[in-house]
Amino acid sequence: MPDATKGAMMTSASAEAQRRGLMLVLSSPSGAGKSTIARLLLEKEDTIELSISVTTRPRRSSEIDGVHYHFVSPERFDQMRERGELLEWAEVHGNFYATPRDPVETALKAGRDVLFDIDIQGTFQLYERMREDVVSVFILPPSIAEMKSRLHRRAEDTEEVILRRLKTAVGEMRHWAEYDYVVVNDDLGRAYEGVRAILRAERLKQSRSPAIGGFIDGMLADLRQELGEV
Ligand SMILES: Nc1nc2c(ncn2[C@@H]2O[C@H](COP(=O)(O)OP(=O)(O)O)[C@@H](O)[C@H]2O)c(=O)[nH]1
Ligand SMILES: Nc1ncnc2c1ncn2[C@@H]1O[C@H](COP(=O)(O)OP(=O)(O)O)[C@@H](O)[C@H]1O
Repeated sequence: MPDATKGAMMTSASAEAQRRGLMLVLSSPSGAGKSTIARLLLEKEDTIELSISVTTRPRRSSEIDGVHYHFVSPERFDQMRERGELLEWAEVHGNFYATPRDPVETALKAGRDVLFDIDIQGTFQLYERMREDVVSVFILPPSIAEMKSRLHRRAEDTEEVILRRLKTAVGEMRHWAEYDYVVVNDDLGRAYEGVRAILRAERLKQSRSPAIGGFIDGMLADLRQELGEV
């Protein structure tokens, strides 16, 4: 390998090591497929980890405590909020949800990306506190009829709960333009590839890779040497 190439590759590796992680926020009206896309990303991308929220909602039979959520009592939730342990919190469909602060800050500092499956209220709180770190994606269903049928097919909720989720969707969808990106989840594979492309492009953004300047300076020095200018 020529020395110049080797130098550039080493600088590139150290640029990656110094980069701060980003916060990838996925939001959607219930039933659009956000959790499915999030699951695929976590399976296939090894440099992203899930922010595991705390919630006062009862655990569904398919969920594991500490994996899908940390299920806590309302008293414990209040205590965490009062102690400043939560990065954001919101009441959604009658239950409380929040993002614990410590794991997120640790991951970002170590250069790991963090995936958030949070609602619109939480997204806006993260905008206020950490806008530079956040990349937000709003997932939409191809139609309301399909969204409704997905909620029925998922068979996790009663008719009453489904109706409440559809009502919440009206308020949420009005804010679509405040997200950085919108992805329509018609074909699952295509929607997943769309979100993955956003993640990759955002990782390469100059503003998120502070060491990129050093990397390019190194290449310019090698190039000058190659051309006999030094
Ligand atoms: N603000 C906020 N919203 C959350 C958090 N965790 C989950 N949510 C949102 O709460 C809503 C209900 O979540 P859930 O009860 O798991 O039902 P889902 O509709 O099947 O995802 C979804 O819109 C989630 O994105 C959190 O930590 N903060
Ligand atoms: N592109 C898609 N085509 C068909 N069904 C889908 C698609 N994406 C998700 N689903 C299904 O729709 C249901 C709702 O998806 P889910 O990811 O739980 O939604 P959300 O997290 O947005 O509430 C699930 O049963 C899921 O398997």
